[in-house]
Amino acid sequence: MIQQMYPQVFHDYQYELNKDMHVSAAHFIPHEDAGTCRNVHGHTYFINVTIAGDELDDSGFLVNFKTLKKLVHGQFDHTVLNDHPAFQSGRSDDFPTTEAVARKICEMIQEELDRLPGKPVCLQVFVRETPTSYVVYRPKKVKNNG
Ligand SMILES: Nc1nc2c(c(=O)[nH]1)N=C([C@H](O)[C@H](O)COP(=O)(O)OP(=O)(O)OP(=O)(O)O)CN2
Ligand SMILES: [Zn+2]
Repeated sequence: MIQQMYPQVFHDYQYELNKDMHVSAAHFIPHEDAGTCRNVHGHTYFINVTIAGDELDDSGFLVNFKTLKKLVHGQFDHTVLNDHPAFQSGRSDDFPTTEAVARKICEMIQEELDRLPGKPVCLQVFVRETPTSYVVYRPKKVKNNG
């Protein structure tokens, strides 16, 4: 069981769901400034995603916990992150850093949530790469000019 305190996101939604996952994966950062992280090495990433919304689906779910696990664990566990198309643009903000891993997870999840009738939103993705290093990613709010 993963037990960890996560930073809180303030919002007005009625429901907030959190899913913890862990992913074992290898990566390297292809830049000279990354030092030893330029070499392929592995981590067990501890990931927490925060989803919120006001409407539940016909099952009474905001989004099925299993859908979230399949999306994240299913794609990245026991892989080399650099091999994943999401990290192959060659741009530095797409190198598989903790920052980019958190952002990509948020974007992938939001793409899935956009297909749901209740339109839940991914508010926060927490990624712990090592016992002493983690990143929290929160997408900017989409401005509604309508
Ligand atoms: N801002 C970032 N800095 C670093 C990243 C990153 O993704 N974003 N990644 C790395 C390495 O990949 C490394 O795996 C993690 O580095 P670090 O926290 O320094 O790991 P240590 O276990 O050596 O940490 P100690 O606290 O010194 O034991 C590097 N930087
Ligand atoms: Zn690393």
